[in-house]
Amino acid sequence: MEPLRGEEAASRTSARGPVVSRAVELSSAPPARAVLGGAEAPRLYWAAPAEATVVGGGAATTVTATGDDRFESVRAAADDLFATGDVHAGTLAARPRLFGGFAFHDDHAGAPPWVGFPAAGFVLPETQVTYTDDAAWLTVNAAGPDADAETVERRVEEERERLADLPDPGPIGPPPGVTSRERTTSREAWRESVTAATSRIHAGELRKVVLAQALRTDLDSPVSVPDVLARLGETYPDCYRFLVEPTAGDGETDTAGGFLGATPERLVALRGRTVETGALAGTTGRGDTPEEDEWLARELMDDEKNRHEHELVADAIREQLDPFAASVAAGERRVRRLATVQHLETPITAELERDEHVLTLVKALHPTPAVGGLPPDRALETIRETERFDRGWYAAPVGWFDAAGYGSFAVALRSAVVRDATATLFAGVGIVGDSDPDREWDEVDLKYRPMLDELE
Ligand SMILES: C=C(O[C@@H]1C=C(C(=O)O)C=C[C@H]1O)C(=O)O
Repeated sequence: MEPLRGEEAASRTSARGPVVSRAVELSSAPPARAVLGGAEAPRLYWAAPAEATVVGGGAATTVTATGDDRFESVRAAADDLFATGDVHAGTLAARPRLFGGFAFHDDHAGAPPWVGFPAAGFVLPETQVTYTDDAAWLTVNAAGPDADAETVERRVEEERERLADLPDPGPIGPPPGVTSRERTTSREAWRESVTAATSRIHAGELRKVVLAQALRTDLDSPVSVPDVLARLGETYPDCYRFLVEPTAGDGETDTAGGFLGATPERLVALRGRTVETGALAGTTGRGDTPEEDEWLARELMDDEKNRHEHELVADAIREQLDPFAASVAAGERRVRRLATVQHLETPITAELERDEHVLTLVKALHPTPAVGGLPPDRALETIRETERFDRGWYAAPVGWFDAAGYGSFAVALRSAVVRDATATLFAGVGIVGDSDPDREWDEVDLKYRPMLDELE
């Protein structure tokens, strides 16, 4: 992907079709960690609850866009790309898909560590290995006027052989170790920001705002991304685990670094006219014993502040879906227990009135008040005035979509940008009227844990 800067006029690169794509079922499933380890840049990884896992390598083509219309621009470019095609997938899961994401803010500047990350960037992988419940598939994609079926079919055979001969990656290595760390926000500055936000809330200017921090770390050695993702899969099997690696420049294989994480939060999934989303907001820790865990979970369910924080999110999501939906249904509020935290969660489903592209829903929902706030414009203004670092793609939509406009997007939380022997982690908390700065500080620390545990 080209490095696009915020100051450039809104633009898009129109990836050129046609797409030529062939898929074959593999006789045995190569370990995802080995496939990722041997993949060409830009690499990608996507593993989500009740979805096929995908490992990608190389870029058959990329789609990038800037500005507040970046969602529509990506969709238009993808529609052009997929308009003509010669696609033989064999199964739904092995169809060619565009993987990538968006910057949180409309005016994404791409400040470090986000240099090379466009405001919107998607990759059609050259090779895509898809793991369904009972099979593994290899898809090879090519795009552009020179793409031809014969070459793609030859590449399928070459890749099939390469995958069959992949070396055993051996045991997962230990985390690299952290040599230094630097928070973007001091405790003093945090207290001031949270107090300023709660004052605005009491004054009636704001109802909720999500404030975040970044943590820059130097490591003993570069991160092994395949190892990190493998371990995150063991610790957070119910979370969305992702890796995206925008390339630093056209035709270059060097990437701008990798953005990866294990987020519990689904933004939206669309298949046919069925939409799945949910509210995830309100947080407490884990106990040392099952009894303590239960006690914390009950306290979270009953706590006035957390319930209020959560209900604002659930109500807003229902309202944001309403214009598109023939029906919207919210499930029972429940506690979602993860290895490091517990959250309040309300599953929400909808049936659409007419066919929609998943990116239309992504635009309508992003940012939910779980990562932005209410009212949305004032919350975003408060975030911009308060935060002293670039959110980049943190807390923004990351995921995939296909030619039919079906897709799945998560909210990129519990995440970090890694490059060489550095990692920058991000975490935020919802601030409402009775938020206490020190408790919120501790919650930020809890939300660093999934990534920090992989580094130190
Ligand atoms: C903003 C983050 O998490 C979000 C905020 C939550 C909260 O304030 O309780 C809970 C889950 C997420 O919606 C993060 O992990 O960085």
